[in-house]
Amino acid sequence: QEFRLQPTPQNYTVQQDDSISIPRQYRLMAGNSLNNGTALPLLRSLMPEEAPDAAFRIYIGTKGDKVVSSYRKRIPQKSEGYFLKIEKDRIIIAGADERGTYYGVQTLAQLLTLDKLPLAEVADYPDVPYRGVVEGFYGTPWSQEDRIRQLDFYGRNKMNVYLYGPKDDPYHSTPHWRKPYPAQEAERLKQLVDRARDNNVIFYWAIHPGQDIRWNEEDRELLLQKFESMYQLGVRGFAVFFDDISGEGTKADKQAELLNYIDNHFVQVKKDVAPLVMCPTEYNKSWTKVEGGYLTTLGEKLNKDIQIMWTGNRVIATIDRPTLDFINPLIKRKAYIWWNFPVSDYVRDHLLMGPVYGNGLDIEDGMSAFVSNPMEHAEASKISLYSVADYTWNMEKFDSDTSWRHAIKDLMPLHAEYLETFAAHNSDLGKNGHGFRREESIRLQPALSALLKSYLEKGEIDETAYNQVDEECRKIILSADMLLASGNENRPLIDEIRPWLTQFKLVGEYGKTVLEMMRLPQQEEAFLPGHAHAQALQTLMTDNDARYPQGVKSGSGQLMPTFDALFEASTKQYNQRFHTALNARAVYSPYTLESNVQQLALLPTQQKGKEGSIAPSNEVILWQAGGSLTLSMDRPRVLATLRIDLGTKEEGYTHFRLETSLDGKTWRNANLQSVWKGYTMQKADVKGQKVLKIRLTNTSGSEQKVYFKAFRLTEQE
Ligand SMILES: CC(=O)N[C@H]1c2[nH]c(C(=O)Nc3ccccc3)c[n+]2[C@H](CO)[C@@H](O)[C@@H]1O
Repeated sequence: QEFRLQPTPQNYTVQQDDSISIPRQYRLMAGNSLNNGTALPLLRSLMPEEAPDAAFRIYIGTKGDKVVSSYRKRIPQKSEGYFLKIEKDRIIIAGADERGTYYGVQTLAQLLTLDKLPLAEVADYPDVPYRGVVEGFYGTPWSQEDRIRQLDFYGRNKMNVYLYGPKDDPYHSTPHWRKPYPAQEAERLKQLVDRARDNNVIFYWAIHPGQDIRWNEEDRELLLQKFESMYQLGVRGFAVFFDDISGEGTKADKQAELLNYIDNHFVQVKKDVAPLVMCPTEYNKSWTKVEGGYLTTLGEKLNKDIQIMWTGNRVIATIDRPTLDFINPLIKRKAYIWWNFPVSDYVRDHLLMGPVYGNGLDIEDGMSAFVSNPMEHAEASKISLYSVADYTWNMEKFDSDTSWRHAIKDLMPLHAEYLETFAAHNSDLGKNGHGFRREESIRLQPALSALLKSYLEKGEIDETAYNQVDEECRKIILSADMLLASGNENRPLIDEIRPWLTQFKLVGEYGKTVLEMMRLPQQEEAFLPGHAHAQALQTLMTDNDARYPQGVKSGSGQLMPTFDALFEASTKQYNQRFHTALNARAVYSPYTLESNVQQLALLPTQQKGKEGSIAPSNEVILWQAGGSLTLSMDRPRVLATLRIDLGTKEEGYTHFRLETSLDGKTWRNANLQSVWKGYTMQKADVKGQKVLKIRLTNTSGSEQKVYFKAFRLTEQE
């Protein structure tokens, strides 16, 4: 792949037929404005040979510095803008501000990887003011080493913010948000703050107090003391997250009062602290009722420099102009976008390694920030983060696929082709409670479809498609092995994705085995070993990692559904030809879900031993009047327990009717009662009942907003 600057500069011209050797020595002419910054240390780390009498010169400064005054008019008049020019006997790096100068040096760093320096001019600046990452996911927080590597990555990719807010850090959230960090953890955070500064990244520390905050002076002062303790560690950016809470903490006027107090008595007093950021409780459109006044209250009452986060039209959504046209007028400022991608804490058995796409390319003027909430797999997240950096710096020139391919090369240059094969087939999320999906196996889709269509409809093999799929299976197996054996090129990445690489190889072997089966359904003896091997591979793919109940998923969007369908079709052909009863079901689940409630219909069902369940949703379910959910069994089964949790107390369940049926025609009511007092889980009196179907209907006559937290049954032994 050809050389490209990352992120794509706004303006970049090169004299095609000329270049210079990288100067071994140079005389540095630096402006005083850089004395306490990070641009000069970075330059010196790249070009260590300063020599006062050297002929070659480097002029570096910001627009007020005399050393670059003759280039002042070339500096883009934009925050973090810079002008970089490489001439035969000099290099000029002139920034609109210190961070802009630093970015000019980062661009020079990329050019220095070439054999010779091009005679180039770069006039560059970012589209979106704040660009970066919010470590805001549920699950295992990143390690110290993860975060150090991330901060260096942000510096190289011109991302300027990192918000620390891992949901499972007890000192970020309930129960210990009021307490200072223990000394060892405080020291680690200080190291991160220092590393962030080295990379010209604003380190925001976020607090998540809403689940148990009391709106009184004591908690307000405890929160400020916590912020002060973080300030003493060097933190110069602060955020308050009110997402995913219930009860008292959700009140907009109280939230606004607290945040304004923090702004007036802490942020404005300190003078060297970035604008305060908050995540509202109603942080996406599907959860907000404008007439309820929550967002307008924040928009009217919050100090104007306080930033308000927004995830889009849903919890997980791409961002476009209508998204911003909805929220910005309500909050009376440009939204600070919290983009929930590539976060995978709600589909932890999947990796999201595909391209960043779907966000508007014309919305740079409608947001104050765009920060990505990543996976708990820090290195694997870099594929998306590289493209988020590219997208937010220069939206107009963003090309999703080009950026994705370069992101992969940046992550593993020596194994890029193998990592690209892996990433191409590990991008979709599978069915999930947010209904958010991604394209997968894009280049192979036509061959997969042609192969399946020809075989299912005519019992014939489309040889061209067959050979393409067979060749891809070979590449899959090879890529998995090459990446597993890739040594130290990017060991942290391989350590993160190893379960999926192992699974990926099995997917490739399964595909080859099924392809061979397709040739044999007319050969009575020869078919059987292939069928047995395919079943063995199915077993290995289902139960492959204790951390994931149904095993990690790979190729779940296109490859596995196609291979499973071909397995079933060839086995059915064999059974018909030889009057046998070989198992033709590739993916066996005794439970199927049907629902006319749009957010429920997508939920997957799961079986583990005697327990059956519908996966919980991460969304607030808008359950329309008369809407119902039906769980059907493959045969009548005797129930031991049935537990349901809609996140509502007793009275909420009076809006619903629970029924069971043995034939799908006649139904009988089942009563619900609390499992534990004060909790929202309910149990049904179905013990010993033989049922074929279970149905839950909203009989209240109006829409009900509920949380679909659990729907679990167990069968009698
Ligand atoms: C602002 C935000 O997205 N907050 C959290 C969040 N919240 C949700 C919800 O769906 N929350 C929810 C759903 C139903 C009922 C209450 C809360 C998803 N996410 C993200 C993705 O899982 C998660 O990483 C994040 O920490």
